[in-house]
Amino acid sequence: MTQVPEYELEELRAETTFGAMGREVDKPIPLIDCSDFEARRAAITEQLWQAATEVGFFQLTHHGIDTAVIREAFAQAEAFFALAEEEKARFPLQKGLNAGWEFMSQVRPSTGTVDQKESYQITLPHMAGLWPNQAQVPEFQRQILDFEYRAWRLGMDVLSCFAERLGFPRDFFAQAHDRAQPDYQSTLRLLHYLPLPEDKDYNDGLWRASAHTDFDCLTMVFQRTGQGGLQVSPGKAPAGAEREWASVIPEDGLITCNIGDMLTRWSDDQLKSTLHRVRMPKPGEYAGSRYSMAFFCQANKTVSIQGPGGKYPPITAADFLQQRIQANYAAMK
Ligand SMILES: O=C(O)CCC(=O)C(=O)O
Ligand SMILES: [Fe+2]
Repeated sequence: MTQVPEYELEELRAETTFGAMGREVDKPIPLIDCSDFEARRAAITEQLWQAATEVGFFQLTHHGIDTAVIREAFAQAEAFFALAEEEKARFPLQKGLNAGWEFMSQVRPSTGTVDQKESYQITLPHMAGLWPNQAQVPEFQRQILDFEYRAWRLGMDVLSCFAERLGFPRDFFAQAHDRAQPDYQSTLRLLHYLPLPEDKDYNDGLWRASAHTDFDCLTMVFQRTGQGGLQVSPGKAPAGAEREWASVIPEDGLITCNIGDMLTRWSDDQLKSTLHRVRMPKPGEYAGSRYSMAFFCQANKTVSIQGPGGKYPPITAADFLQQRIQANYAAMK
């Protein structure tokens, strides 16, 4: 694979200016009801399109993934992160493959500080030797694989609406994210933001996840009621102006979705990849562990990305992501 210099893409250069605290505002993000998906496809497509072209973030309700299933996956994630450090260290993150466990290793260009978190990533073709066994975390592999499939299925339904609106066949993105191929690179990431002693102000340059855009097509974030911190900042701020940040209300049954850079490019910039972050708790707020799960729909490596209007030259998904990953992981443990 060709090596590209860090920060080559324009949006990466811009990202280095977004790390400041900014101003917190109250602004709800669009809520989209997905019940009777096939029967209501046209109406849902319109709502998705509007949310994705204007805000870049939206929450799904009645999306078909049972709250009980989501809670079971969270329980598995908690059990995994509760393993001793030496045990988790047997499943080290495979750099560039988004598979395995990392602890406090992700440095984002926006702040240059390490995200206060650990994560475990599942990318199907690269999991050999990276699953905890039945004795370590009973039923982990079975349940997490099942969850990965359900998240993929729903992600492909959402993307099918964008495909049709862009003038592609309905299954265009499902083909581009084919789970059966060896170059599949969609990723389920289990996240654990570390607990903090209460009543201390941590907002002095540290972040649970500092400001970034995602580099995939579509991200679906599962959050737990009461475990907040995710904030979004839609739109472009004039150079030097303070950015506005709106908090996303976490709820077990809602799935928070956002467009990533890959779909922005694939849509000739019509769909917006929006800046977001996870801030530290403020004094008096819940400061215990925060768990979340994110499913990143990333087109298979060999797929060529080009928008319907041909605004940009084609680039393979592998080359596109390579540039992003190099800029986001400074040093691996
Ligand atoms: O944990 C969250 O709520 C968001 C995580 C996130 O933005 C990411 O991993 O890209
Ligand atoms: Fe993100």
